[in-house]
Amino acid sequence: MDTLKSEIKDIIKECYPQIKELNPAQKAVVDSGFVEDTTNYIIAIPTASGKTLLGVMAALNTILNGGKVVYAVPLISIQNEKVKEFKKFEKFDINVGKHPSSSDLAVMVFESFDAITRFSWNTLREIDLLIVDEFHMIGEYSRGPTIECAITRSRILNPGMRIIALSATLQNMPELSSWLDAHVVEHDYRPVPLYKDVLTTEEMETKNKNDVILRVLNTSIKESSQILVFVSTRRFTESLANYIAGKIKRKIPADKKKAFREVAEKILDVPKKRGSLPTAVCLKLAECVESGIAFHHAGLFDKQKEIIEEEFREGNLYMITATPSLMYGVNLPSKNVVIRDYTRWTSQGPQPIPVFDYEQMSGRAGRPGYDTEGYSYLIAKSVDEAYNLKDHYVYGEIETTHSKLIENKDAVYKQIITQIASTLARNPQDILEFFGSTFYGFQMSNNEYLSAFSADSMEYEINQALEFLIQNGILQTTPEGIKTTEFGMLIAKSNYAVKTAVRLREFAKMDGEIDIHKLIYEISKTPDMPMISFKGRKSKEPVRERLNKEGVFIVDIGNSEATAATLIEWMNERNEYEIENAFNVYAASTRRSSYEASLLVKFFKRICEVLGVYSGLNSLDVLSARLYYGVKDDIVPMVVSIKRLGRKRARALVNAFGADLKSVTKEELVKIDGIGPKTAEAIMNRYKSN
Ligand SMILES: Nc1ncnc2c1ncn2[C@@H]1O[C@H](COP(=O)(O)OP(=O)(O)OP(=O)(O)O)[C@@H](O)[C@H]1O
Repeated sequence: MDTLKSEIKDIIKECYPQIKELNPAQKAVVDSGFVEDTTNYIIAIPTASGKTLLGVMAALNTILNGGKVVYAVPLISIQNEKVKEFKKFEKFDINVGKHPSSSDLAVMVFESFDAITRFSWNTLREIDLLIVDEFHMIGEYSRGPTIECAITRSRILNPGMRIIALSATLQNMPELSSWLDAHVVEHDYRPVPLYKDVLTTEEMETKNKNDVILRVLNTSIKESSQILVFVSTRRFTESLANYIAGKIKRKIPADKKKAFREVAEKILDVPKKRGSLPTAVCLKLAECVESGIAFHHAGLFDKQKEIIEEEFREGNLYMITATPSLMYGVNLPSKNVVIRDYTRWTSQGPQPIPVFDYEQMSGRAGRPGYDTEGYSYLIAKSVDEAYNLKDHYVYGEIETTHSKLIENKDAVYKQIITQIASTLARNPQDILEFFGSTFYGFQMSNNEYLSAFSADSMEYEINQALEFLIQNGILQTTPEGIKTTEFGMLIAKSNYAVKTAVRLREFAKMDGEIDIHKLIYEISKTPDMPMISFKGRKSKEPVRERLNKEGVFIVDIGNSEATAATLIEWMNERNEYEIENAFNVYAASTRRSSYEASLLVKFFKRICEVLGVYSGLNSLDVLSARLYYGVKDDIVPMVVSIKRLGRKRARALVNAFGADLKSVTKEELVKIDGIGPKTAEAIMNRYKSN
């Protein structure tokens, strides 16, 4: 750290007291002169080897020179984690926040930074340094095109802005660094050495993979370490956790049993606090946790996922079984990592996971500051399979990082709309130029096999997309060139997929009054709707019957239909427990789905207005509120006008006094369960003002 400016050293010493000296990877990067340099850099060092600190050094250097910094991350969970970590800089008069207009150091998710490159050019031009965390996600299908095009646009609009990319090691780093005009500093240092191996059921004299996991668990329990197991589906996380818990539950020492029971109680407290009985998934999770085993997937309450992560970090759980989604965004290392399933289901059937994903999951092994080494295991059923897995994964090369911009049709549409809406493009040639300066364009033109016809194939894709966008009333040709329609501008300013907007526009154009249940079903079929999914192989008839009752007749019942039925039940004041039992679905994420649905109803209303469809629009405001609060029509005014009253207490009030509380006294109000003096006061004020 000696070569750093004294102010930077002081800030790091004060804000990161646990960091006594730089590790070899950090030294290599700092010795390259990267902090004071003004050129672009890609820093590629393994997970948990201290990339953030390097980003911080460059950020502090820029800020101390009077500059402004954006730190871009892929997920809101990482954004919150980094804001909390960087808030400590405020004691040195450094403003830390989530937007560059009010911060010296703004931590933003990729989508928010992208929005600045689309419409807030003055703000964009004030930014001196952009740090892109998890840069390797540029090869990801969903988030990759967003950050790729945001970087491309920002380099056009603010060429003086420095870019530092913090990345995992990538196979085609030279290609990425030439596109970014960046220096590359790579290092393979890991704070905890990682040993990767393949275990076989034969060798371990066990019948199946789960018994191999049990063996690894028993060893980790003996040495007081932990184990993280990645499987391919939610159902597998539950069945494996159940199996292992059943095997060890009679061997839990008393002190651990007590600790596990406390965690189980916290898990069960979550639905209770939300006015719902624990769902079957909650009960199953609590039962497994009583044996120190937790499963972790998107179908749990968010708070339950946080509890599992925190308690695992505290050492109050032996093992977590998780889907790979845990890989991104949650910093949860463990001495032992087992990747039980190395195939995942795709539309072309089961496919082996990329070596890159294997590396990301393996990289979780070894907790810095606790473990002296980390172990990652694959499991094979035979010596042959073990040999192939070692060859492909343990000693294999990670894949080349390819831009997914053209593969992701919606990204092509969104980027064309953005370029036109932001007046950066007026015709197909301008759009072609923009795509040519993306990483996709760079890869095509620099590929000896593709470059010959790369321009033609890109031109073909862009013309196809333009045709689709004009046909769907999103773009229009005018004498001054191509422009967005009002509908197109609506899409440009939203983060919704084009397919979502087009589907809702088609629905808005249908004749007759808006049928709110049919609208909920349309919304449930859009790519922006967080799905409620069926549990395992259970009957789907209750969902069909529920939709039929509202005049929605469907042949094939899948997760879209389960989502629609769940939303309808939710806005009829059912809770997660009732919904899960009625429809055999993972209902814990109902609140998130209904919140997104309430926003999509508002988006649909704006589409209607833009299309000049005005009949029945005020019913949409009521529908949006019903989805947001989970209430029937009659108590919408009450829950909307009294902050934090919530549906349970509102319903209790209406059941006791009817919808009009004007004449109800405070003494009467406080008799209702959950109504305290402050809430009674708020209710009185609300009705007095009428
Ligand atoms: N030189 C160091 N000495 C001790 N601890 C360090 C050092 N550098 C970073 N750390 C700590 O190690 C932990 C991991 O660091 P950090 O999150 O920056 O790793 P990372 O490479 O960003 O991980 P990821 O790839 O998961 O984002 C943090 O708690 C950080 O404070």
